[in-house]
Amino acid sequence: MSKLLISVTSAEEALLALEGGADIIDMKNPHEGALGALPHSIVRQAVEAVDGRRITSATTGDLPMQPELICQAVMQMKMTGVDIIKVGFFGSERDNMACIHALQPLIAEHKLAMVAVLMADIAPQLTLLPLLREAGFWGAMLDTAHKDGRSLLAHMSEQELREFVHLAAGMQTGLAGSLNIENIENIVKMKPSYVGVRGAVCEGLDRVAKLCKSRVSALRVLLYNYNKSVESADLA
Ligand SMILES: O=C[C@H](O)COP(=O)(O)O
Repeated sequence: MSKLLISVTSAEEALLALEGGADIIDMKNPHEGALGALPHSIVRQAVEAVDGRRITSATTGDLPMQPELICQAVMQMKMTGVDIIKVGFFGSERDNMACIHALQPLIAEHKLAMVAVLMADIAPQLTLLPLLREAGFWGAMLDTAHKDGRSLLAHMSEQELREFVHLAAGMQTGLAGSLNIENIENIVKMKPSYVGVRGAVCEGLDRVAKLCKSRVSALRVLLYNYNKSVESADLA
């Protein structure tokens, strides 16, 4: 059963996402790039508004892959009380690995639930997946860095997405990247732990516009039906 992650920009949107049926409420600033971070005060307000009724997550921003910087951003985000902290891996394999190694002891010591975000449109390094699992990451997800209208499926084939889900086994897997109601059925067939969406649930399908509760509810229903179809196909 794939769950629904909805990215929100405020406490107000967090409540709309919750009422619309999101399973994971993800705090992100779409004006600041694919993984734009929201101010800590806003993340804290949203976490308080959700009040434990759903899992919350937040991104640390499109940061350079410098271990000290990444660790500092993670620890600062932890202070907001958010459940899951997402870090984008935008660097070279060497820099990304250095950040994973730096985060490993923090994850263990502070019991952090962390998600690594790999970018489907800038050569995602699937070789990082075993390292992320060993380092204790809660999850790994794919998203797109360039929000140019092309979806995740324009950058990776269904076979590559299945491989990602397979290689990330043991962690929660997420698939995102300009997904819409037309391509979400194919995404659910990959059986990720969750599907992540922003643009498709905003007014005018514009990811920087306001979140629309009725679009979240409609997507929730679609996802439920697609999950049922996948389950039935598995049983057949
Ligand atoms: O984490 C999920 C993202 O916020 C997806 O955003 P998007 O659907 O606008 O690409």
